[in-house]
Amino acid sequence: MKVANQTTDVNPPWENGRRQAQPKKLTIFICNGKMIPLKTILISIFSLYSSEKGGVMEYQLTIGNQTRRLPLVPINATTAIASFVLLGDDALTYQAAQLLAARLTIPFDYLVTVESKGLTLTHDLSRLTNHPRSFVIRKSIKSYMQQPLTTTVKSITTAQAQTLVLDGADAAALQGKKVILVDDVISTGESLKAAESLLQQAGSTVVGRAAVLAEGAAQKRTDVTFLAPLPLFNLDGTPQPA
Ligand SMILES: Nc1ncnc2[nH]cnc12
Repeated sequence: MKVANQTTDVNPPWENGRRQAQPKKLTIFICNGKMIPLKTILISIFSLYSSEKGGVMEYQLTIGNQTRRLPLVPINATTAIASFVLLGDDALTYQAAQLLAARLTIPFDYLVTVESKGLTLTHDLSRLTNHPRSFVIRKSIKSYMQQPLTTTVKSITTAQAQTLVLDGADAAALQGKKVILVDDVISTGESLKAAESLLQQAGSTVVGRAAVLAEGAAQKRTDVTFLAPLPLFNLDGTPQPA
């Protein structure tokens, strides 16, 4: 959202040659070229947080034998996401890994993930599919890395572009290998695309992509193995069409 905050006169101060009531001041935000009054944004955010029961609006998600209520969280002036945090939720992570393991029937050498929310899922999935190790694409260059490969990416939940880094030693180990990319949620697909470009530079072949959830338009992807679709939401809590 390009946020330009400005104050606009709703009524001209003079009409028909006589003084009108004091002009109303209206604070507006400009988002994708559209003017959105601050009042509209505040009402939308208020309605999002004050459901009939007075609680936060939620989306109920079931993965196998695990059910969770995900809070809806606005990410810009028009859209909210159902916040899905796998880290620390070991029961859901293990259940998702079991279900994904059963669906990854294609042979592969290693699983690769981008830190951080897919880390524990990748660990469980790697163990369940009898792989001795997995690889993690990092979000910053570490001092111990040798000749790291880097690229940049912007995701749905981050304001700034992020750096993705594959340690040179890991790149050497991945050369000529078949890999499956793993993440918690595939959304815009930008971080998947950036990870794939790093793996291509490393000389490995991406033979599959796996995630717990495919969000928004990603629900339509046929190249990703996922367990459930996840809608994006309007600020009033209604789901957006995929
Ligand atoms: N719904 C979501 N919850 C948490 N992280 C996300 N990243 C992209 N979509 C997400």
